[in-house]
Amino acid sequence: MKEYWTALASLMGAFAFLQGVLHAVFPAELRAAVARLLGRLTRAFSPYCYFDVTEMDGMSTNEIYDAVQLYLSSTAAPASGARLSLSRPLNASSFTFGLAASDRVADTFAGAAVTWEHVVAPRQGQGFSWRPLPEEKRRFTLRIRRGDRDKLLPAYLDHILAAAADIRRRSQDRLLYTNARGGAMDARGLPWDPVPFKHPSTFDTLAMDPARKAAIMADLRDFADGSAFYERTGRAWKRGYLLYGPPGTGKSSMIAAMANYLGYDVYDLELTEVSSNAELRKLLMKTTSKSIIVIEDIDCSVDLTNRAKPPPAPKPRPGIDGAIDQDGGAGAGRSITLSGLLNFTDGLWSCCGAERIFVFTTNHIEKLDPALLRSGRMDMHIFMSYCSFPALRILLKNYLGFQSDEELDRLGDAAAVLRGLEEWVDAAEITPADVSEVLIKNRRCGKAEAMRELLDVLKARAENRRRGSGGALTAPGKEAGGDNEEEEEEKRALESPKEGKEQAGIDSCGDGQDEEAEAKKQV
Ligand SMILES: Nc1ncnc2c1ncn2[C@@H]1O[C@H](COP(=O)(O)OP(=O)(O)OP(=O)(O)O)[C@@H](O)[C@H]1O
Ligand SMILES: [Mg+2]
Repeated sequence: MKEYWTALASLMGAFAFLQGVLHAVFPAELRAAVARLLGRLTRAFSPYCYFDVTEMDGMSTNEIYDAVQLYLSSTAAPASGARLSLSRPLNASSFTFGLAASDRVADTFAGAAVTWEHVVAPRQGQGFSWRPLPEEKRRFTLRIRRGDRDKLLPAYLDHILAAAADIRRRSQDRLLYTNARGGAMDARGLPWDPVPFKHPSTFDTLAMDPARKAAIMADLRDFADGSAFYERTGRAWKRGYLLYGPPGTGKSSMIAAMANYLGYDVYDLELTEVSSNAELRKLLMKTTSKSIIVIEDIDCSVDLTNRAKPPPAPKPRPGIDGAIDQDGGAGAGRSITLSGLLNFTDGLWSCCGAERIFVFTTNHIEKLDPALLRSGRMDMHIFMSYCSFPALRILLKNYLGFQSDEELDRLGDAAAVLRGLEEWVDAAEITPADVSEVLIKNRRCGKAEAMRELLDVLKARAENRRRGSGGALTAPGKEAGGDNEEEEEEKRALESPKEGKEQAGIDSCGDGQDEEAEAKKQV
């Protein structure tokens, strides 16, 4: 035993001596070159090949890194002894397991075994950057057998991206993104600030005519399931909706219902915070698939009435990548123009990514440039009208707790009140928001009493309207036309830019659109 220890000690001594000689004789650069050469030789004869997926791709976040992290946390089996980090992202409702530094997990795909390693190293010095970079450099290294390479790539990566998107949708609450003030970016190079999106509005709670609601839901479902159709017809997989109507008629509630129905995230684009068309493009490029991009009150956001003439250029300020925007020359590159916005929804740039819905809202459709309304641009025009009787029934159910239409129709004493509501609701021209307010205030007094209060409000409003327009006090429905022409004119402007189709409140724009709808039915 003693001889064994003596031999080991002299071996270690010899090794230390040799190392000292090597360090003294060979300079550091030479040693590094030898190490690199050895590494290359080892890799050349190794039966494996390696792929790095870094967290940052240049200055921006690498989407594949996030996808791999999510995918591995839920599907791959940790190797024995691997340490998993447990976290709950800010906006998620479930926990996520992540690989700790230098740990590995194994996975199989198409019968081939692969290994992922998570490598974390401190960042060597920030250098010059417009924004702070993460303190650590993180990457996943994928190891696969050389022979499996063609079989696995790129199918395995496609599989990971699809699986990650699916996990994200199922496990995470919806996100509502807003563009950061002045186009500032966060540490990961994203110009959008996310917050949890927990809007309770759904198509069940949305008060509008059931037939129109069903048509919108069918259109959305058609769109979400239309991957094959859009690919076959060579169309970009996107759809535009224009929601218009008076304030408080449910335009924002409709957007929330759409997001909840499809499980999409919402990007609420504040146009007044965007300084140029180029910045608008960059914002678009940083949105994800399966999302709704919303511009509320589009008529108020920027001057979009004249496509040819750009509005006066604001003072140049840093764009979202920090540089002063030089795109497009005077005016065109320095401020948002209508054509910039149209390119955003329609042009080549709108096709980066897929499965995206654009929603514009306005209270004054008549103020919009016809270029925004022309066929094919916004695929569907949806008029959000004053409360109709079918919509009112939905609000009664929502706020007073009627379980079904049958219960509402079996009211006994209050049946007359319901009939009264039906009689007066159109004449009152009341918004669903105002009906909701009355019902919220009176819901504790009991269903019948709350409905009676609502009926009083409807009658008072209808009579006020008639008095205001100088009309005689007649029963609703028998109202003589002509006296309140101004109001009628205003209503017509809101109701319909075109006659006919849009009277139904939904306008599937343009002939091409009809053909498309036809074609889609055949898919
Ligand atoms: N159609 C509707 N169905 C159900 N609730 C509605 C509807 N319209 C309005 N409300 C209620 O009124 C409130 C305001 O509605 P919402 O913000 O959706 O209106 P809006 O049309 O977007 O108004 P604005 O034009 O002022 O933005 C909502 O919180 C909702 O409770
Ligand atoms: Mg709104």
